[in-house]
Amino acid sequence: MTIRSVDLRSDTVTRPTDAMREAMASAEVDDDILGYDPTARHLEEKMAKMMGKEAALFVPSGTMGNLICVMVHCEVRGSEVILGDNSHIHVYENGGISTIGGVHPKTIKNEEDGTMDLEAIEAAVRDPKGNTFYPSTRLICLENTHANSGGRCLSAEYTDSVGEIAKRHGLKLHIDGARLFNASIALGVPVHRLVQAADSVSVCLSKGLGAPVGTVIVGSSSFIEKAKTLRKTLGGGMRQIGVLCAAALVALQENLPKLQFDHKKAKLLAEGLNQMKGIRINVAAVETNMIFMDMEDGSRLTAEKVRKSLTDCGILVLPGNTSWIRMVIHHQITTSDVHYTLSCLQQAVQMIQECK
Ligand SMILES: Cc1ncc(COP(=O)(O)O)c(C=O)c1O
Ligand SMILES: C[C@@H](O)[C@H](N)C(=O)O
Repeated sequence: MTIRSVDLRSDTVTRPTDAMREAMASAEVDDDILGYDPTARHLEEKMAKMMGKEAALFVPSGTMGNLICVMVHCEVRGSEVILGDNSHIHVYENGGISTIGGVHPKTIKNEEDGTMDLEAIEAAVRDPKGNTFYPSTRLICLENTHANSGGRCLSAEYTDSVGEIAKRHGLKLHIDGARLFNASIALGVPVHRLVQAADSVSVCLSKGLGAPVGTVIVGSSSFIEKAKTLRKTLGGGMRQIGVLCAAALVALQENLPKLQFDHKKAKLLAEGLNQMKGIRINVAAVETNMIFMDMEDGSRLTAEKVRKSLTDCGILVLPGNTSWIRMVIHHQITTSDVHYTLSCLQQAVQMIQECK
């Protein structure tokens, strides 16, 4: 008997749709290192236009997109970047900006909503006169939506305020926009407005949009020229990438309109979890496609026990640590999958709590 499969580990787990596979098979391609792959060019021009920036570049991953952007902005030795202590760049990218980029991180506490306190950001900017001892601040990084805060959205106004701090101090602003489209749909604000203050943005095609591979970075033409060279240096230059970009173009067409339904399903799941004894959840904080559920102290529930029980039902989730679990909705999760997950969770919670 085949168990139903519901993969809530991340929005990076989607499989290419038939339309994506057909587009990949028939993609017009060329060598993107010796010249330009035409399909990649088409995607890059489309993304630059959507983001309101001069140019764009396809890169293999969000991690490489962030690394390239930080390294281009911080090309002078002794550079420092101000970023969140719970940001993806700082937590999940193997310290690449330092180990590969030679850039010093200056972390500021991420607030629950994914922002960083504006005064703390400004206070963290190094005094240019003090550089005998200190690194030189060159860049501020934001993340929208903010993954480790549960997919919370940064407003355009907040981003503009950070942009003003950057301008005041002659700094650049990069946005890790892995899930920028989720923020745009949730806020009802066009992506180009959300990133208006940014000098560079990294946008993942392989998350909620459901493309199998890829990220696009956007910025000024001169910035992207430097980024293209660095992509090659890092081994990210690829040949007939039109095969991948064709899928991304389909993803933009097919799945961008579906993000709103991912958010609705996430809310439905959160509201159902909120009814369960022993589980704590902040339903209001579920703004996009992510749900963080906490096991209440004294509830006998642990993330591992719940994860194991869900796995037995064919439901895959990622424990954050011993006491919370992350679940991420994507376009291949149906409303029926959400109801199935709630029913399995209810049984799991009851069984664990009744277990002597
Ligand atoms: C906020 C954020 N930024 C960047 C990345 C990195 O993307 P990739 O996994 O494609 O390297 C991720 C996760 O995948 C992410 O959640
Ligand atoms: C784990 C992290 O790298 C990935 N971006 C995710 O959110 O699933």
